[in-house]
Amino acid sequence: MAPKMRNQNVIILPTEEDVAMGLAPYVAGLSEKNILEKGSFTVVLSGGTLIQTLRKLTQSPYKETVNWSRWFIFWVDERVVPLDNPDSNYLLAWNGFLSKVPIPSSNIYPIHYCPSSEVVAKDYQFQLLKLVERKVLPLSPTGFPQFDLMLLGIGPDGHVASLFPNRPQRYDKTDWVTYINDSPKPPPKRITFTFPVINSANNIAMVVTDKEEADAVAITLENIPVRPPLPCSEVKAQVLLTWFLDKDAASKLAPKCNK
Ligand SMILES: O=C1O[C@H](COP(=O)(O)O)[C@@H](O)[C@H](O)[C@H]1O
Repeated sequence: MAPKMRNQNVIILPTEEDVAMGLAPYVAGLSEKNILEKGSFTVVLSGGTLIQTLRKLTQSPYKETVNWSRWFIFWVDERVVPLDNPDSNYLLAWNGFLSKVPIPSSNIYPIHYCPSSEVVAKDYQFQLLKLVERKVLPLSPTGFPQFDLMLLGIGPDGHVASLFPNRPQRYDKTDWVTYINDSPKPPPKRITFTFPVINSANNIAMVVTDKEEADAVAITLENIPVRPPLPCSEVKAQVLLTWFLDKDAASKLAPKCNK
């Protein structure tokens, strides 16, 4: 079993339903804490299976008790397609989560679609910059926007957001938001937060509930060296990175870890 990393917690639950049940109080707790401390809660969503696993938050008691009016929503990555396209991470989140809770629409920040991924990435970075100027988003000591919570998933190849193992975007240390036109996973055109932004977040939940990701989970949590390292193994949080795994996702971990 890998040595326990500072700032990292691994929670293994029997089923995806249990992960959904565990994720809701975790998110609700951070919401309450951040709103009490500073009056807002900035949340970054990804696409994929995560959205379905957030379903408990849209039900009682969370639907009524969370102060949704203080939430601000962003996307860690987005496919460069119109927002009503079935591939859109915004549409996925809208249908599965956002349409079911009363977050003010003015607090939801999807991409502004146009066919050029470069333009979309620059525009999204500009949207973030405006929010930094309005003090909705603080800057980290290294000059990157700092979110309260990122809710991330991973792919079987270890990608996180749209940062893929054999693509240069994962090494971008300068931009806040970058773009890719040849994503190995369709659709090919996407924008994505860079690692300096992801790793500036205070809290990150890595939510993994599929057998297909078990190898990537084991490589990351057991510190198994691979070249190049999997992007998901480079995620770090300023306060706490919490892995929420079901038994399938944890199935390749060494027995001590895979309880
Ligand atoms: O393409 C993407 O994939 C990842 C992982 O998705 P999952 O279906 O394996 O959970 C997702 O986190 C990312 O936002 C999305 O654009």
